[in-house]
Amino acid sequence: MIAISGVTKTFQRRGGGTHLAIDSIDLQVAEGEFVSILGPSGCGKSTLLYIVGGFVPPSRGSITVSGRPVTGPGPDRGPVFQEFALFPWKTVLGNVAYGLREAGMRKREAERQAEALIARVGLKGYESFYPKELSGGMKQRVAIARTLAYNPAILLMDEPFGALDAHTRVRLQNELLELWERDRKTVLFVTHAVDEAVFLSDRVVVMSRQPGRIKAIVDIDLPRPRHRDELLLQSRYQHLVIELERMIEDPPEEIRP
Ligand SMILES: Nc1ncnc2c1ncn2[C@@H]1O[C@H](COP(=O)(O)OP(=O)(O)OP(=O)(O)O)[C@@H](O)[C@H]1O
Repeated sequence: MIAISGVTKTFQRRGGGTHLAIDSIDLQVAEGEFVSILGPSGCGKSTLLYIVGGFVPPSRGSITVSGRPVTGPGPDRGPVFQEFALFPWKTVLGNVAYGLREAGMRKREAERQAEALIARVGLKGYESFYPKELSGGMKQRVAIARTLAYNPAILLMDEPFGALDAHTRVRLQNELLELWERDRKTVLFVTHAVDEAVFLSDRVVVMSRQPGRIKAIVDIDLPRPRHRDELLLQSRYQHLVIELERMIEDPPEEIRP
């Protein structure tokens, strides 16, 4: 469904010079697949996601989604990025219904659909709250509901749970898996947390740092549906976590002996 071929991104440095952020990325993601991109800070994970989203053009290479070249953002790719904050002046209901109204849906129908989505992300009863009245985890759920409202075939998620406390993070991971198991949307999920990548994904793409290149692609051959408590005890899960941790902990290439 997503085909990334030879994608390279070079940024202009302020004050002159260039910075090679990602180099020659080739990756194919099948319909309904959950793929995580894992790597150290600054390796270009977000850049790759923004390029797939059509928000940033690649310097070289190409992306196609369902065979069509990506030339800009589109309703087939739903971003859940931290930078896309909620509208502070709109309620939870208003935030989730916004895209549906923009797409021309009548107010009552947009609100009915938004209410159903709010319930799906576990926020029933919070429809009339404003973002400032919500916790970080609740805001993130609203952001997910807002994106789901477009019904995109692909979800692009950039460390959606990165800023949350450990407990909320685990809860939202479970909720995301439940949603995914029901809808089987294609998900490209950026994270630097190994356990999160293993728990959620079908495959984990490990990136090296500076410039970001694909170092390895690891199949997460753990059965689904996955239950965290059971998974943590499985030796296969532990093995995968250790294997991936070793891969991302490698020293940067330039200081390798
Ligand atoms: N608009 C830009 N202009 C110049 N350099 C940029 C720009 N965006 C990103 N970079 C650089 O590209 C590299 C990759 O950045 P990116 O945000 O994609 O990394 P990341 O792996 O997502 O990092 P993190 O995990 O810390 O969010 C970094 O060195 C960053 O400084």
